Amino acid sequence: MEPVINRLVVFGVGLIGGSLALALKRAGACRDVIGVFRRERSAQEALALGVCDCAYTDPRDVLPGLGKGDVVFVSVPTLAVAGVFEQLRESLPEGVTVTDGASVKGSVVAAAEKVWGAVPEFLVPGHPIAGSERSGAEAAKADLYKHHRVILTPMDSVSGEHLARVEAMWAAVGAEVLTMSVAEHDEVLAATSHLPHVIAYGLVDTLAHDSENQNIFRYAAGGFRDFTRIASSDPVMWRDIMLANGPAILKSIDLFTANLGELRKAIADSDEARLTGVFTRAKAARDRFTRMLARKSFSEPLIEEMDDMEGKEVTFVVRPGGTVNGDIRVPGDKSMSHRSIMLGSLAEGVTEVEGFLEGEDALATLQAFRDMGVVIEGPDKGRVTIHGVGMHGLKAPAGPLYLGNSGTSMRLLAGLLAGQAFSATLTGDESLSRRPMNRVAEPLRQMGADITTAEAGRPPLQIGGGAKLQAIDYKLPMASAQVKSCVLLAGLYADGRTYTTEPAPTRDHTERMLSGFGYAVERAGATASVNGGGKLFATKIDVPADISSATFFMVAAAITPGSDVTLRHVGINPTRDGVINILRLMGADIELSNQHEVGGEPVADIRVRYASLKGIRIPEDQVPLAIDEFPALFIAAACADGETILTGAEELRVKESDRIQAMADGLLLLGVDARPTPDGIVIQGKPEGPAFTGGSVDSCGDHRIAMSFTVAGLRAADAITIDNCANVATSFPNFDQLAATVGIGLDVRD
Ligand SMILES: O=C(O)C1=C[C@@H](OP(=O)(O)O)[C@@H](O)[C@H](O)C1
Ligand SMILES: C=C(OP(=O)(O)O)C(=O)O
Repeated sequence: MEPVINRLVVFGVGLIGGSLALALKRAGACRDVIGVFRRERSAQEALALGVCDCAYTDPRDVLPGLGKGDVVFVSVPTLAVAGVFEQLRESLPEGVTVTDGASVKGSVVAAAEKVWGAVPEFLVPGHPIAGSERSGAEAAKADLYKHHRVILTPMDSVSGEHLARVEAMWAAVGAEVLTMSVAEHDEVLAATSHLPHVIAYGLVDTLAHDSENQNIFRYAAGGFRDFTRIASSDPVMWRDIMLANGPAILKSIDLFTANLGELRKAIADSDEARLTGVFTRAKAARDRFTRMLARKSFSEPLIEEMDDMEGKEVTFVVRPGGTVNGDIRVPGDKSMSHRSIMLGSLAEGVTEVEGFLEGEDALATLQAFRDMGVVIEGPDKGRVTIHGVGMHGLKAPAGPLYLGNSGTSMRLLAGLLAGQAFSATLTGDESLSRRPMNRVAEPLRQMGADITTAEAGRPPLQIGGGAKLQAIDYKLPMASAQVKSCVLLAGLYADGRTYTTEPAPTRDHTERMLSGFGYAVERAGATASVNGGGKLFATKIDVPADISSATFFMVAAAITPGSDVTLRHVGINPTRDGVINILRLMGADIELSNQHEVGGEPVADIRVRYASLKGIRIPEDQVPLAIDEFPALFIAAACADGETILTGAEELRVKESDRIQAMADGLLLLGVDARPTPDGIVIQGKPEGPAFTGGSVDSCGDHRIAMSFTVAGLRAADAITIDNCANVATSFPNFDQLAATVGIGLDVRD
């Protein structure tokens, strides 16, 4: 690498300064490293360790010789920074850049103002978020900053040239540079770093001084060791941090003390529910954090950036050919998983769920209810225990409810929240933020709800609390189970009887599950109705495997000669079985066995063997019954003899992506004659040999598009690469493993 700075002068060659020196030298990013020490012995040690090229104990021997392009890095304990600044004021020539590594920025800025009268244009306060409980030059490591964050808190007075130099220096050692205000930095660090140190030091000190606990260290096991590691950090450094960031740390301590007091009370009162609540919420938060750390190895991500960190790139690469054989169970039904959390939370008593889908969409619903104070244990291998709070027991969430990619969560929650005493805001990811919400906002407003959307009816949704809802008789303008469910759920809180009438049958899990929770739902033809003001009673729910996820393997076997696959315990509710009907019309060999009911929902094992398919005109009455299955059905159509025509499916254009366009684009790229129409598509199939060329397609971040093109690989001439596949985890977290199990040659690259 070309040097990005000239000389580096380090005041305080310990872990932080020494590691920067080693890293810059290793990267060839600076010319020389000069160490400035207080004691001759430390200088000799650092030279012997090779951390610096030359060492001085009197800064006046170094500073006057510096010039433009040189950087002074001050990494002495926080409260010693002012002393170093005094020395700099004496003899620092113009053009030299100064930065620091202190954990508190307010005190650094105050020191600069005291010494220079104002923060000088060459000073760029900074803080590398890296370290360890070890200290001193001997602990320095050249890779300490790789993939770590460095926060810079430049003031308005800073010169662009000095700021750019410091940014380039940190980038050269592999760090990610962020900027924020001094106050924000000090508050965030008080909570995420300074408070944990207070607690660790305090705990060890308490135990060490307690004579009854003399033996504690002898018997202390992993938990104690993990928790107190940071109490071995440099005491002087941490004393200074406490003194320098007092007010922000006190705020964090007070918050924690109040929480600890509540925990104490819960233990004193043997308050099982409260303890379970705190521990399950904390475990969920920590597990989420651990997953994020595993994906991107930053050591201390800032809370507000966690969501960005989830936006990782995943690419599927599918080897061409293969056959599909096996006997598998796909994960739980997404629609039912959402509803089990919603109704279980509002029920009286404890609801036990089995087969819950541990995909991100259903987890978003689960988290939203945790955020509204519901104690939910799990999920653990599909088991979830929900401690219902009753129809009026939800609490106002502390902030917006983030629903990720999940349209079902947002639309159903809008209905439920419209009748609550508190206000709430519903937000989602980029895809969800583009999806239409007027379809729920309008009927809810007719009921008297106070709902605001962003422009053109897009999320976020703001739902005002305390509205008095009136029952309505709502004729749905489109076949949508989400809209129907939203209105019915609001109807639970409305005065009178709420009716919904749908233009075509859509999934009826809400109606079935409400009945399962003891809430009377009347159904007459296309109309369903509920009376407001009733109660839900906890129950047991067995969520069957999701037919929408099973679809990918049904299509895979149907299009690939030599295939024979069995899918166990799949929900075959007649409002969801369009995919079976459509594939059978195309000539697929599908056998259902072991048909029975679980918790009011029909299930069966589904066996699919290869049989040659023919193109069909898809009956419009099947469209809502197979709405999520069309991307996969288009793959089947591309392998069928003749033309397949879909009409009446304009709803596909407002899913996680415009599924007509996204599929048509991908099919065309893979050599298929596919013509999108406003409400459907026309596909010419190739029944023999490869039906697809190889190539690279974009899933547009839509899970169902990603999985559909994966299946296409079975009949492709060459490898298919599919970009933007991270969202497969929203509905089918172990898709890649099951695909491999049955014989699909899928490689996942992230
Ligand atoms: O109610 C539900 O659980 C769902 C309804 C459907 O959406 P629409 O109601 O928008 O058709 C479907 O696409 C979605 O995956 C789940
Ligand atoms: C449309 C879907 O889900 P949602 O509307 O809940 O985002 C889907 O899973 O295909």
